[in-house]
Amino acid sequence: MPTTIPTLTDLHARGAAQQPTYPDAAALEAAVAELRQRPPLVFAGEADELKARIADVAAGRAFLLQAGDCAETFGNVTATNIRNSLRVQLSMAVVLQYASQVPVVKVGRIAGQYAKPRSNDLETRDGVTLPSYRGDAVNGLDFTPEARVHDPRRLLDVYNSSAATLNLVRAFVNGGFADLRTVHSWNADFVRSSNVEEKYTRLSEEIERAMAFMIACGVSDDALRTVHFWASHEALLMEYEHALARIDSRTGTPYGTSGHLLWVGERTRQLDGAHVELLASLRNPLGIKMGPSTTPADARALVERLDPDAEPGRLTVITRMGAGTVRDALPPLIEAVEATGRKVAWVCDPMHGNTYATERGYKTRSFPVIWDEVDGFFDVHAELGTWPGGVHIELTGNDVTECVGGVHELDEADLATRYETACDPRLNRDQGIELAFYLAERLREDIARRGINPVQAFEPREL
Ligand SMILES: O=C[C@H](O)[C@H](O)COP(=O)(O)O
Ligand SMILES: C=C(OP(=O)(O)O)C(=O)O
Ligand SMILES: [Mn+2]
Repeated sequence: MPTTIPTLTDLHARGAAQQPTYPDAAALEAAVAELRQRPPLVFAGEADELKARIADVAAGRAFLLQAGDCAETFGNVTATNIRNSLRVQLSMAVVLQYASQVPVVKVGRIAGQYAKPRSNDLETRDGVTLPSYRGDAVNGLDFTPEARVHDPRRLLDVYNSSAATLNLVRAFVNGGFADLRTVHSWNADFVRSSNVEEKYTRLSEEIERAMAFMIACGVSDDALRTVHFWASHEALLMEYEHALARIDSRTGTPYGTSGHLLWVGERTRQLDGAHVELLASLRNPLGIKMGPSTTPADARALVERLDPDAEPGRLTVITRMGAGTVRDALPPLIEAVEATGRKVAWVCDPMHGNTYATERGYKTRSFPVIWDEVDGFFDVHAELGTWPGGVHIELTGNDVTECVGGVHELDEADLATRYETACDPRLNRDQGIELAFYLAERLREDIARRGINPVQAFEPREL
């Protein structure tokens, strides 16, 4: 069990990948010193609770829905934006939970997802070359030399924006906004106003009846009114994550207090790298992204390094293989991890392996291809007898046009209409709910095929 946090100097000595290059060392020191004084954003006990929920996912007793922006921006910390994001995620969770009858653990890419690893350090437009945008945590999106300077004071803005976001999320989920009856009414609106298949309308009507049944049974108002919703982000920036790594007063052990679940990205998961070293020292539930270049030996070494005690709920492995690759590349990784005796939560990110640029230069993803990767992920787990634990999706609750396909059949020409992402293309609200209907159906079939009876298999838990 970890007991100490490595020093920032030790971490940098490992040549941390994807870090900002700050021109002003004194400004950086001042920002970090201030951050170290700030209270934690989450409580270690909450991270423990999430770990227990993820242990359910790993054991095949729950499904993880992890979703949100590719890159949060300071400008989007508004009530409307946060409400819309929560709304689509809760809508998706209800559809999934009803149709599959599997408890859904809800984790947002939210309240900290402000730093981005990039393929290139530089961006060129019309012959002008500037540093790439690395997320609002590091620099500004505007294509000007001033905006693109790496500014350490932004780390304090990340803290403040995350605190404001978490505050509203907590108020929403505890204050009645997440009431099952309200969430259901949003889904009912979706099926009424969209041209979806008849079976989805039927599903929505069934949910209505199920709720009426629960109310008639006397299910408590509290159970209908509140949900748990957790915050997660990629732990990318050493200075920020280190400043918020704290010793938990209850146990005397280190936790990352910038979010409940922290993950290491595809570009920063080097076994001896700074990111793995820092996360190994924290007791939070952790995610590891794995792309198609991951070897079974890499997978094995990473899970052993980040989870030496084989602790239930510690690890979520988020695979992002690409639709054309998942069926071949995923089985050896699952076998390698299973051979260590660990039960991890296997989660499919069908976004990052399926990005392409249109002729007009928009980064996009196609809904049918996204679905194909999820379907392939389910196929592989069905074949191996392992549990398809969840999905990891980039989405927004707004009506953007960033991914093609889906219920409104967006095509490449539509992308210009409302292309708002600061980094990768996200599913919009209707595409998100549509994905939930697809997932629900696939999960329901799988559960039936595995002979699982939800009434006996799943524990009633406060979710
Ligand atoms: O969100 C993930 C990465 O930061 C993103 O996909 C990188 O995109 P890029 O290849 O445009 O740098
Ligand atoms: C950077 C991301 O993904 P990956 O590390 O899988 O490329 C992301 O999730 O936005
Ligand atoms: Mn992304």
